[in-house]
Amino acid sequence: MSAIGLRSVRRRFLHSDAHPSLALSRLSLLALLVAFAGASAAGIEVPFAAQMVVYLVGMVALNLPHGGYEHFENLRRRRPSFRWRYVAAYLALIAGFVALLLAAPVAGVALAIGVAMAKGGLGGLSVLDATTGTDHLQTRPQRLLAAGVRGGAVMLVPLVFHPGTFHTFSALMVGLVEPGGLAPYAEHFGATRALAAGGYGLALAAHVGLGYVRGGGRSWLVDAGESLLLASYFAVVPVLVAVGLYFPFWYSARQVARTVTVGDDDVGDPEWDLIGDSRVALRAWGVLVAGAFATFAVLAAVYWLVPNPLGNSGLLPGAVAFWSVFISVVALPHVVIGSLLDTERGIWYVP
Ligand SMILES: CC1=C(/C=C/C(C)=C/C=C/C(C)=C/C=O)C(C)(C)CCC1
Repeated sequence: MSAIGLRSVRRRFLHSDAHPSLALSRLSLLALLVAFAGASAAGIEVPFAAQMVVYLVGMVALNLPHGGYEHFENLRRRRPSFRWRYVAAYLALIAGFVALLLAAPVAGVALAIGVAMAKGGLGGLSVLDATTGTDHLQTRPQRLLAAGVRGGAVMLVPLVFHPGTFHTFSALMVGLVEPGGLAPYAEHFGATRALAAGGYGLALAAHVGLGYVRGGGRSWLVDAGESLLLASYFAVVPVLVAVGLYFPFWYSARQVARTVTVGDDDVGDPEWDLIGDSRVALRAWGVLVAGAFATFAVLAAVYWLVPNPLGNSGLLPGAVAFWSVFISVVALPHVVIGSLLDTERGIWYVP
C-alpha cells in the first residue's frame, strides 16, 4: 500500500472507537457496578480482607507492569541521549516526592491522591482524543474540566461515598511516616467531604452541559456516558475494589486500545530502536528485567526510608497503604515527565 494509502487508513482509524479493549473496559466497570449494587441491595458485603487482596492483585500484578510498558513503548525508539535525560529526570522527581513525604507526610499523601487523579484524568482525555474524538471539547478549560471529571471520579467520589475506608487508609498512608499525623486534620474531614461532593457534582454537570452546548454529537455522548459510568462506578463499588480494578481494567485497557488505534510511527534513527534487530528476544528480556530490578530497587529504597513501612498495622492494610504511596511516587514522574514535559512525544503521543 502506498504511503498516502497508509496515512488515510491511519487517519480513518484515528477516530475509531471500535477497539475491543474499549468495549471491554466499559463492560467490566458496568458489570462490577451492577454486581455490587445488587449485592448491597441483597445485604451481601464482600469481606474487607478480600477487598484488600483484590486491590493488591490489581495494583501489583496488573497495574505496575503496564506502567513499565508505557514508558518502554515511549522510549523504545527515542534518541539515546534523550532516554538518559528522561531516566535522570524521572529519578529526580521520585527523590523529590519521597523527600516531601518524609518532611510533610500529609502533603505527600495529598500529592499521591492528586497523582492518581491526574493519571486517570489526563489518560482518559488522551484516549478519547485518539479514539472517539473530542470535537465537543473546544477550549482548553473545557478539556481540563473533562480531565478533572474523569480523574476526580477516582478519588473525590470515593471520598464522598466511602468516607470511612477513605479516612482509614489516608491515615494509614500518613502513618507510614508519622503515626497519628492525620489526626489534627480529622475535624476538617466532614467539610472536605461536603466540598468534594458539591464541587464534583457541579463539575460533572458543567462538563456534560457544556459539551452538549458546544456541539453535542457522538463524541459528547460517549464522553458523557463514560464520565457518568465512572462516577457511578466509584460511588457504588467499595473503594479498594474500585481503585484496584479501575487501573488495569479501564486505564490500561484503554491505553492499549489507543496504542493499537494510532499505530506505529518510526521516529528518528532505526538504530535507536531498543528491540530493532536480530537480538530482539535477548534485548527485550534484558530491558524488561532491568526495568523490573530498577522498580523493585525503588520499592526497597522507599520501604527502607519510611519509618513505619506497614503503618504499624496488620500485613494486609499495611501493604495496601505502602503500595498506594509507592505507586504514587513512581507515577508522579510518569505524569509530569512522560505525559506533560515530554512535549516532543510522550506516552500519549499520536503520530
Ligand atoms: C487515599 C486512598 C487510597 C489511595 C490510593 C492511591 C493514592 C492510589 C494511587 C494509584 C496510582 C497513582 C496508580 C497509578 O498507576 C486507597 C488505597 C484507594 C484507599 C482509599 C483512600
